[in-house]
Parts: sequence; C-alpha cells; structure tokens
Amino acid sequence: MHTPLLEAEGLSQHYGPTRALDGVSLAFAAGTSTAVMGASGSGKTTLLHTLAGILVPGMGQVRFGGADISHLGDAERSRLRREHFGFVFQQGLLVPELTAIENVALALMLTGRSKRESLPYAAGWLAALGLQGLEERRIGELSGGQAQRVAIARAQVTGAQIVFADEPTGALDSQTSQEVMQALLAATVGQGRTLVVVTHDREVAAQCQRTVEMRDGRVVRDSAPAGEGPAAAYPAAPSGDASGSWPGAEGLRGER
Ligand SMILES: Nc1ncnc2c1ncn2[C@@H]1O[C@H](COP(=O)(O)OP(=O)(O)OP(=O)(O)O)[C@@H](O)[C@H]1O
Repeated sequence: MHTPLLEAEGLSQHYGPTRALDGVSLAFAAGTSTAVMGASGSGKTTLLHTLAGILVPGMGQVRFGGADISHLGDAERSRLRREHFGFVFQQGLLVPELTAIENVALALMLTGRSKRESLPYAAGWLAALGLQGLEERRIGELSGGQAQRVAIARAQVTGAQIVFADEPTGALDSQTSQEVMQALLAATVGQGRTLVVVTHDREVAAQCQRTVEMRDGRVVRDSAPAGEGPAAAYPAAPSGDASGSWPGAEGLRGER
C-alpha cells in the first residue's frame, strides 16, 4: 500500500478525567472521503482538530505525507493548515463584514498573494459552486446553503489537499444538506483530494466512501480500516464530469 496521505497513530487527548481521544489510529488514503460519526461527546471534533494540527495530541502522532506534523511549532502548523488543509465548519468561519468573493480571496491572501491576484481564483471557485452573480453579497445576505458553498470555495481555493469539515450541513434542511454535500464531494474527492467530515447525519455519511464510528474517544467501527475507500463510490459531480470546469488550483500551486 502507498503511504497514506494522512495517518494518526495512538492519538490520545485527555481533559482532566475526560478521555476525549483514547488511542486512536487511522489512515486516510489520498482521494478518499471519510465520515466520522458518533454520539455527542464521543470525541469527533477533538479527532478532527488533532488530525488537522489545530490541537497537539497529548500522546501519539499525526503524519501528513509521511512526516510528523503533530510536534511542529505553532507557526509551522499554522502554515501547513493555511497552505495544505481546508476547513468547512457549521458556522462557516466566514467573515460577515466581507463579501462572498472577499471571503474566498482572503484564504489565498493569507498565503501571501495580493488581492488582485486572488480575486479571479475566488470568482472561479464561486462560479464552480453555482454562486455566480452572488460574489458581492455579504455573508448575511446569503442563504445557509449558499454560505456553506462559499465556505467550500474558501476551503478549496488554495488547492488544499485535505478538507476537514465539522457538521458542514448541521444548520441546513435535508434537501440543502444533500446539495451542499454533493458540492463538497465534487470539490474534494471529485478532484482527487481528500475529505474528512464529522457528521451526525446518516444520509450525509452514506455519501462518503468510508464511515468511522467513535465512542468514548475510541474508534468502535471502521468500514474501511486501511483508508482505501471503495473506488468511485462517491456521487458524480452535480453537472456530470466537473473536472474540466473547476478553476485551476493545481496551476496556482505550480506558480508558487
Ligand atoms: N477544551 C476542552 N476542555 C475540556 N473538555 C473538553 C474540551 N474539548 C472537548 N472536551 C470534552 O471531550 C469530550 C469529546 O468532545 P468532542 O467535542 O470531541 O466530542 P464530539 O463527539 O465532537 O461532540 P459533539 O457531537 O457534541 O460536537 C467531551 O466529553 C467534551 O466535553
């Protein structure tokens, strides 16, 4: 087997007597989608934050492309997150004072690009996610589903190899949830990228190739332990083969 893109080994995270994570080992192959499920308090968000380098594990190691990232300094972990990871959270992490296009461009600007350079890429991703014409709206002027699409665009505009999503559809009705999830899968796995999504929603999880279930900080079920999801189990992009119509984040990476 190839080196997994992301690997966790023996992760533990204790808060006083609470074992938020208790010896979790998981591997995620490139280009796969994984849903993390489990009851409230089972450790899902702690796992996501530890995998993404937001939290440093109390014990254990996270490897990205084979390199230990869990013990990098704060600045290096921040850089890794900005340049290689994307985030979609329930509250979107969007800046309400900024427009949709400014929110997406901001992710690129944080990696050192000028606003002028960033705006066309942001516009490309908004269009790819069906938001053409809404670029100048502020976040409060968008529906919940539209705002989550802005968050997906923001998570992908830097060419992130992995997108971590925490309840990305938690605040949406069931039809909008399905649409946002389709958009998220098309923008990630559909482009050969990797998605790890925490969700309570079985319908959302069913769209992922793999489901990991947590209880009391442990993995109690894993539908594909090696991290190799069944090939092409994810739904096609909403408009068929989207691969030609997505903005060239890869080209962007190459220009650096
Ligand atoms: N910063 C913290 N300080 C103390 N305890 C914490 C902290 N963060 C999480 N916990 C505890 O760790 C356990 C796991 O929390 P976590 O948020 O990872 O669960 P979860 O499965 O994501 O829950 P939910 O579905 O409700 O979001 C819980 O018992 C929680 O109270």
